[in-house]
Amino acid sequence: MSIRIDHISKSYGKVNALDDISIQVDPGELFGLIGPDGAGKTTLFRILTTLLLPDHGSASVAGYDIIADFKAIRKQVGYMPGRFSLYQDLTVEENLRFFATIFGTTIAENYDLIRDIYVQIEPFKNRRAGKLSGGMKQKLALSCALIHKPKVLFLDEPTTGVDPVSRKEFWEMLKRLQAKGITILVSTPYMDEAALCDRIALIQDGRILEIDTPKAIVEHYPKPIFDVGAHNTYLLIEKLNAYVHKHSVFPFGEYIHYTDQRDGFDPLELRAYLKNEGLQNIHIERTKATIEDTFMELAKQ
Ligand SMILES: Nc1ncnc2c1ncn2[C@@H]1O[C@H](COP(=O)(O)OP(=O)(O)OP(=O)(O)O)[C@@H](O)[C@H]1O
Repeated sequence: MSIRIDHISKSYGKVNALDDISIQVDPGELFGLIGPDGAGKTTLFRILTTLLLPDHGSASVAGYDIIADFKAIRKQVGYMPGRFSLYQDLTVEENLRFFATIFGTTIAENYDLIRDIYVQIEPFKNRRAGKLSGGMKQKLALSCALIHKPKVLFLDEPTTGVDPVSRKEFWEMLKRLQAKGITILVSTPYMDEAALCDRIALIQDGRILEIDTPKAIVEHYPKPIFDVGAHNTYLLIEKLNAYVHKHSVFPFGEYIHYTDQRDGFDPLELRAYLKNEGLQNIHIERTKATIEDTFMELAKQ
């Protein structure tokens, strides 16, 4: 087991940031922690990287206990925190050299591991980190987290605030690192990125809602789900919410995702109701549940 988290809890005063969390991540796995702001993701990363002590429970990373073996863990892991991981006043190259030095290595020694990523920012190696774009900062932070060749990589919301093209490239880089045998635990609030992980844990308010492969998670969605559209989305949401048989209503892209309480739901009935309520250009079509739908459903319970 590369990461073993056993009944970890952590509170800050009255706030239960983590409540009895257990997760096991296999060696070489790309595992996602999916949850909104405040779910407890950063707290869990800080515990696993030995920066914070849990109140209860135990955990190990790469076979080392987070408390007894904290020094060994620090050598084995790479951590890219959500914010403030770079020295804004140092240049790209100085940042990388700094991280290499504190781990007792050099850029040259492990250049192979970061080559793919670093070549994209090397043309700007004399630019201060504070003057880089979001996507470039992210590549530099990842290079810094990798420069000591860690066995396990912790990435806390690495794509937040990064443009869609850079996000896609970033996930391709993660797949390549995974192919090199690095275990990766990555958090994201973006549900579309969850589908790119081998397995995911959906978390909210410090609790795990579900752990499984992204495919299995959407297959567990309990109800038929429908895309509903009409000429006036605002009115449509209002009327769907007022419909006595509705189970859930939530905006999803250009449509509203609708589920009904009844087993024998007939979309024609809903169409008639909406028409009667003054909606035009009504579109109702069966669709597939996404991870976001599953998250919303589990979060309601
Ligand atoms: N040092 C602290 N003191 C008090 N409360 C805290 C502290 N750090 C985190 N919290 C609270 O603990 C809960 C979990 O926070 P955490 O940062 O772990 O979540 P997160 O999922 O990483 O969200 P975010 O993306 O917003 O950081 C939140 O309610 C947060 O307000």
